[in-house]
Amino acid sequence: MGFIMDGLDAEDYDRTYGDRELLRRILSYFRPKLGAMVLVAVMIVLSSASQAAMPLVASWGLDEIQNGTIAETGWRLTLGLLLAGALGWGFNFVRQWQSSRITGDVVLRLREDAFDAVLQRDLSFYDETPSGRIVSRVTSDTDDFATVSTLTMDLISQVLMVGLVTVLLFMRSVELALLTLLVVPVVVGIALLFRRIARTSTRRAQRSLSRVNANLQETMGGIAVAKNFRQERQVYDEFRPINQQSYKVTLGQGFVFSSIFPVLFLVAGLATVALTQLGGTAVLGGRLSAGDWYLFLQGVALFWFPLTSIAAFWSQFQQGLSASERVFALIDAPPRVVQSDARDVGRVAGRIEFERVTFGYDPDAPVLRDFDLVIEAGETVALVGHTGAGKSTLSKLITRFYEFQEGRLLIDGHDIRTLELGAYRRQIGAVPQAPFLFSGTVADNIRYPRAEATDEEVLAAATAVGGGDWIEALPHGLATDVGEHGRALSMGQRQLVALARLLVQDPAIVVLDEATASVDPLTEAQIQEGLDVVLAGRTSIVIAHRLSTIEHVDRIIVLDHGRIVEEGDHATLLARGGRYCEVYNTYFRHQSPHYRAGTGFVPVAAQG
Ligand SMILES: Nc1ncnc2c1ncn2[C@@H]1O[C@H](COP(=O)(O)OP(=O)(O)OP(=O)(O)O)[C@@H](O)[C@H]1O
Repeated sequence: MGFIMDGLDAEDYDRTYGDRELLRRILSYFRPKLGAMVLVAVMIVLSSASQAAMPLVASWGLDEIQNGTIAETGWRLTLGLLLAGALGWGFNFVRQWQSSRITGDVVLRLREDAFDAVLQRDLSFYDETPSGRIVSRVTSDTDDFATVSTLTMDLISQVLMVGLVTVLLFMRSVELALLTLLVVPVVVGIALLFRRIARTSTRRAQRSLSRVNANLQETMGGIAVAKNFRQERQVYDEFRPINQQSYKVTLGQGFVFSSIFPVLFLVAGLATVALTQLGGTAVLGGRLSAGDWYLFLQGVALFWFPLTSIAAFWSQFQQGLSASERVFALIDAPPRVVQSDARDVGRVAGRIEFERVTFGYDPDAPVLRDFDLVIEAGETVALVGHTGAGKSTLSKLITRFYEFQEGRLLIDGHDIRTLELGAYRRQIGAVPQAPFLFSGTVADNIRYPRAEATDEEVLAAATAVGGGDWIEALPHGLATDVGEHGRALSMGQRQLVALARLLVQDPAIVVLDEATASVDPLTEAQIQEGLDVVLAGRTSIVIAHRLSTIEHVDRIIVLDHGRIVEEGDHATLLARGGRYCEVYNTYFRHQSPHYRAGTGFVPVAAQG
């Protein structure tokens, strides 16, 4: 999971939280689990005590053997061991089970909050943030956060364990206890050294794996192009060294990880040798009982396991904290589109007025400057212009996906910033160039904007578009499965579904980005008929790519570098011989049924 984070550059909305603020946020997720957490704490104390009791009972047994009284107390010894073992197991089970539940519940809530935040973000957020990074925040970062809580509970129990054992050892023999404590700095030193090496090798492994992933993702994304140009061999040759590098780095990581425990065993072994020697001599000299001696030998083992994990714990703890910081930054990212009021103006008529609007994706580089435009209610307007002229930008402002910097945008005379956004957006039907269909049937997709639409309504909408002939061409009619992203349908069919979907929505304003992909003449005619039905009686802004559209709209607006350079209807503008004619010659001329290559140019008058 961590590999997604390594090399992850900070996003615009990332922020650094103060320790107290971060802790407050984290605790706010744990607060509802207070009861369960108290239970876990009690279980931790009890299970640590019963674990520490095991060697204690055993050492007492040894003393009994030494004293020759084992025959009388043997059954108590067995019972004591059994009881300590059973209780330890029981306490541990409750602890693990409860902590898994707490962690699971916290991650569930955190993920829900993160996903909710993702859905609330403006469209600009998605333009600026690669989707993979958003996904990693909602999935792997919340997981890392969970790891912190699990580790914290482990840490507490281990610290308790070490504390209990230390007290026991000192009660038996101060001299040997001090000797046992000598192991501590050695084990901690090795663990810290290991942590550093492990972190470097893990990071390398994660990065190499992310290279493999990136390469695979790109290959899959462009597989059609690669196959078209028969580049499979080259793609494979590019993949091999990347994969081999990952193999080598992962092997190195495996080596580092498998060497730590033998080294720690060696230290523990040496400590045991020293204790055996010194303790054995003490037992023989009568200064120490055999039971105490045994307890010390056990003490070493009980000591160094928790110590190693405590030392290794910190890097994961830090990782988890920064993961939680990233998740909170996602949740707290301030919205760009801000409404000053939430007026519900009912169904709008659809008059749109841009009043000296200035807007830039980057405020320092405006795309529109002091832009004025009025679109009357019910009017159909076509936006034309060269690529990058600002056509899509206008539609993004009308749909209120982006916040403009200056001026006013009025809908039926109301400032767009004062409208109740949900109610307003429901009245806008936006159709992108390549309509997106969700997995499911054609009917499901038509019903998408209004789940309660009846089968009859869905059928009526589908039939109204292009006379409904296209439904018969589908293998199972409206019940046809559209496949992932609508891949089982042709481009033309997807557009027809999108138009029928619009009819079910019944918006007051339609913002349509016409598809540039050419379809067969029959589908083209069906789409044109469908458009006539869908746009009738609504304010429509069409980013036009088809000749039949610009011939029929009420008004054509020619945009150039964010400015209106000409407007009027098709015939008037053609006759004028201005900027529209340039655009016409470039994009529309060849769509005429009478077109022959190199013909059909409209004369353009010299520009002043
Ligand atoms: N998300 C974005 N972030 C930054 N700049 C953008 C973004 N979208 C568009 N632009 C820039 O804004 C300007 C206008 O783009 P816009 O998409 O409105 O043009 P367009 O007329 O719709 O072009 P096309 O016909 O190619 O879609 C261009 O210079 C473009 O590079």
